[in-house]
Amino acid sequence: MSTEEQDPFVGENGEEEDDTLIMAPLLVEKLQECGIASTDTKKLREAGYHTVESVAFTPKKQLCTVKGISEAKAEKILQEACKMVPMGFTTATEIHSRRSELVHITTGSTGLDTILSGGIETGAITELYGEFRTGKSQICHTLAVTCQLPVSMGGGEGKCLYIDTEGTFRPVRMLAVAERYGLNGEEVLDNIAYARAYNADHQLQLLVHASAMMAESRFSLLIVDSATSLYRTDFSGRGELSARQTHLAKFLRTLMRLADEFGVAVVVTNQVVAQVDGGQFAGVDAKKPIGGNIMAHASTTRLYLRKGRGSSRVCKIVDSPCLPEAEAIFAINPNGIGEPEELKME
Ligand SMILES: Nc1ncnc2c1ncn2[C@@H]1O[C@H](COP(=O)(O)OP(=O)(O)OP(=O)(O)O)[C@@H](O)[C@H]1O
Repeated sequence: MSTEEQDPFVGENGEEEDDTLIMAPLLVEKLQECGIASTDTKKLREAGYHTVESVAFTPKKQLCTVKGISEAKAEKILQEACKMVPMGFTTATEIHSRRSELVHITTGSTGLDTILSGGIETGAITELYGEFRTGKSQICHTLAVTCQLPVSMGGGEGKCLYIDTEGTFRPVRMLAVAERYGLNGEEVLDNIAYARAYNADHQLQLLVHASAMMAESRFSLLIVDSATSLYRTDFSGRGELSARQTHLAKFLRTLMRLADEFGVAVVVTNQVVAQVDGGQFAGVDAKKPIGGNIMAHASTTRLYLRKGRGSSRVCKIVDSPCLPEAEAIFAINPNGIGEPEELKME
C-alpha cells in the first residue's frame, strides 16, 4: 500500500477510531524521547525490534547480540522500555476489565462461535488440528475476510497476514466469503498480506517482517497454515528431534510475542499423526497433533476438527484456559464456513 493511500483501519487524523479495540503499540523511535540515540533505535529496528514492547519483552543477553549494542547500552534501553510498557503487577479487576474488551473474530459458523464465546480470541494463539480435508485451511480463508469486518459484525477491524507453507492459499475462496458479507472483494484481497514460507528458517524470518508490518498498520489476524509441516520436512529422524523442538519453540514464542504486542489473533493449523503408543484401545482416538508438548503449551486454545457427514465437520474444544470442552457442527460451504444444510432447515 502506498503511503499516500488512506489506511481503512485508521481514522483521518491517524488516530484509531475505536481506542477500546486494540491498544496501539509504541514504535521503537519513541525511546528517543528518553535519551536513547536515534542511531541505536535504528540498530534495534534493523534487528527486528520495531516496537518498545518488543524491546521490553526481550532478555538483556539477547539485546546484547544486536550489532552495536553493548551491555551497558542494552541495560539503559531496557530500563527506559520497561518504564513505558507496564510489566509489573496489576489488579485482577484491571485484567478483568481489559479482557472484557477483547475482540473475538467470527468463524462464519454460529455453532462454532457459540462454543468459542464469540469466535477466535485476539491476543492469543488458537491451534486448529485434524486430518486432511477437515476444514483447517477453509476456516483460515474465512477468518482472513471476517477479521476485516467491523467489531459490530463480529470482525476485528484489521488486516490479515497469511503465511502459507503448503501452497494451499486460494484468493478465490476469499472473494466468495467477501461477497457473502457484502464487502468489496478487491479491497478485501488488498488487506491480506500473503507470504509463502519455503523452510523453517524462512518461516521464522517472516515473523520479523510481520512485526514490522504490524507496527505500521493495524492487523487483527495472523495465520500460519500450517505451523508444523516444514518442520517435518526440514528435520528428520530422532537425531534431529531436539533441534526441531527448539526451533519450533522459538517460532511459537515469537508468535506469542506478536499476539501480546499487537493484540492480534494468531491462528495456526497443525496435522495429526497416528499414535503408535496406547492409542489403539476402543474409544480412544488414535491420532495426535504434531509438535508434542511444545505445541500443546504454546497454543492458548486447541481445536480438534474431524469429518462429519457430507460437507459437515465437527469441531471440539480440546484445551482452553476458560472454555469448557464442547463440540459444534459446521459446514464448508461454497461461501466459506457456515451452517450445515440440516441445521439451516430447522
Ligand atoms: N468452493 C468450495 N465449496 C465447498 N467446499 C469446498 C470448496 N473448496 C474446498 N472445499 C472443501 O474443503 C475441504 C478441504 O478443506 P481444507 O482445505 O480446509 O482441508 P485441511 O483440513 O486444510 O486439509 P489439509 O491438511 O489437507 O490441508 C474439502 O473437503 C473440499 O471439498
